[in-house]
Amino acid sequence: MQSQPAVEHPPLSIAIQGLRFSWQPTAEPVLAIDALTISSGERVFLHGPSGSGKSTLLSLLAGVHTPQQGSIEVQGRALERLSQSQRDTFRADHIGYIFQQFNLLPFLDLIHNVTLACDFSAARRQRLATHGTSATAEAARLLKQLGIPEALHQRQASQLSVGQQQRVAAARALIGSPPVVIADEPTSALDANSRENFLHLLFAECERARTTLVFVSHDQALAPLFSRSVDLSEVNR
Ligand SMILES: Nc1ncnc2c1ncn2[C@@H]1O[C@H](COP(=O)(O)OP(=O)(O)OP(=O)(O)O)[C@@H](O)[C@H]1O
Repeated sequence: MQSQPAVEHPPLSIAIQGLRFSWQPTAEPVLAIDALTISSGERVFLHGPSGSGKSTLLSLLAGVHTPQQGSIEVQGRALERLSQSQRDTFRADHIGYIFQQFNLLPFLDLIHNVTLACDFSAARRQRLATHGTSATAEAARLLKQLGIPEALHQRQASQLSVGQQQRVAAARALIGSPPVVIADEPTSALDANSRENFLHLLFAECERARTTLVFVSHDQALAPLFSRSVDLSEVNR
C-alpha cells in the first residue's frame, strides 16, 4: 500500500491541556478546558456569552494568573512551571497585549507609549537590532502603518481620539515582534467601518511577523475575517 504524503502541521503556539481555573479555591471552576491548541500564525476569533470566561482565559494565556490544574504552553513554555517573575519576563518578551481600555500613559507622547514595551524586554530590543532598526524608528513605522500620521507622533496620548488610542495600543503590542498578540475587545468603542479597517491593518502587521493572534470580541460580524472561530462555551465544559 502506498503511504500517504506527510501533512505538514505548523508548530503550536498555544497548547492547553486539562485546564481547571477557579477564582476562589472552593468555587466551581470558571474554566474547564480539556484541550485547545492554536498553531503559529493563526488568527483566532474567541467569543462566547458575557461571563463565560474569555478575559479570564486571556489572563491565563498571558501568565497573569496560573491554573489550579492542567497545563498552558505558550511558544513551548509551560507557564505554570514558571515563577511569577519568570512569567512577567516571558510576557514582556513573547506576548503583546491590547487591553480593552488600551492602558496608554496619558502624559507620554505616542512614540514613547509604543517604545515602552521595549524598555521592559531585552528580547524585543534584540529582535529589533537583528532587523537593523531601533525602537524609535520601529515605533514610527508601526504608527504610520496603523494609520497615525507622523504629525501626531509627538502628541500626548491624552489628546487622541479613541480610535487613535486603539492604534497606538496595537503598535505597542506589536513592537519587537512578539510571537503572540492577545487582544481583549479592542474595537468595542468603534463604528463598523473603523473596526474592519483597524483589523485589516492589524492582520497585515501580524502576517509580516507571522504572529499568532487571539482576539476576543462580542461582534460576530468580525468572525469571517479570522482564520478560525472558537466558541468558549463549546470548549469550556
Ligand atoms: N478578578 C476576579 N475575581 C473574581 N471573579 C472574577 C474575576 N474576574 C472575573 N471573575 C468572574 O469570572 C467569570 C468570568 O469572567 P470574565 O471576565 O472572564 O468573562 P468574559 O467572558 O470575559 O465576560 P465579558 O464578555 O462580559 O467581558 C465571571 O463570573 C466573573 O464574575
